[in-house]
Amino acid sequence: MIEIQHIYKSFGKLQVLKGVNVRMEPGKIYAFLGPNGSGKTTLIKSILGLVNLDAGEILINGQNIKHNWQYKNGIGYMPQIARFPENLNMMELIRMLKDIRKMPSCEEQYIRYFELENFQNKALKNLSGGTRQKVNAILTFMFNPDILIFDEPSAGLDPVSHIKLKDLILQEKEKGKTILLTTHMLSEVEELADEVIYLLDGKIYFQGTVSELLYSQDELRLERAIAKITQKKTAKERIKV
Ligand SMILES: Nc1ncnc2c1ncn2[C@@H]1O[C@H](COP(=O)(O)OP(=O)(O)OP(=O)(O)O)[C@@H](O)[C@H]1O
Repeated sequence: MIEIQHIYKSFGKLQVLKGVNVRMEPGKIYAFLGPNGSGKTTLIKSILGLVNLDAGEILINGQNIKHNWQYKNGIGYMPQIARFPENLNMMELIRMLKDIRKMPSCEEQYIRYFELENFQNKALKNLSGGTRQKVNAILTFMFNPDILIFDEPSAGLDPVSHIKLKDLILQEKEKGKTILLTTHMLSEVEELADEVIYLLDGKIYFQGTVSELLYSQDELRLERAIAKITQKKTAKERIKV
């Protein structure tokens, strides 16, 4: 269970999160949507303890994450862009993480699943973008975390690998994991999300199922519903000017 309680974050004069309040339960997939720069990654990084909040609290399984680094062992994070120690190969990187975490891991099943057996000894800097993304996925799943967070997970993946990743995410949900993702791919949202959380102007504009979102905007297609919300905001800004 993740509870985000009234969090605020500014970068200089830019107020990015302005009192975000949300609760996420195990066994569900939450898709964070919102225009570019609406604060999705900042919110995710706050949960990961990578952002110093100005106000508010985040609790994981009832525990405040502040001054508590151990909770991070229960989170698997797949960032938008994988940054690796470039001179290592995949197995050296995996060994390094296992040495640091000292936790049971099941990387072999994911190496087979993403068909990366032949890439094990190749330097990470020489892998293609999509292959690096698959390595990223292995690192996310291999310690069997209770919480999984994906920031634009489909970036660079070919269609077969993308389907494989979505299937894995759904399997993890069935195991009772709490899953968060940000994406601009609305097909991914329709396929995966139990709940949509739409961020706008630093606040949660909408939280509910895809059907509820469609109903709230009186639209049949998610793309059109999202466009309607964004256009309403732009129209309001024009009126202010
Ligand atoms: N470390 C930082 N320093 C200064 N500004 C930052 C920092 N991190 C994020 N921002 C700014 O905060 C705002 C929100 O950024 P964020 O990456 O959270 O948006 P996002 O919703 O994930 O966007 P996108 O859909 O483009 O990925 C942006 O204007 C961004 O430039």
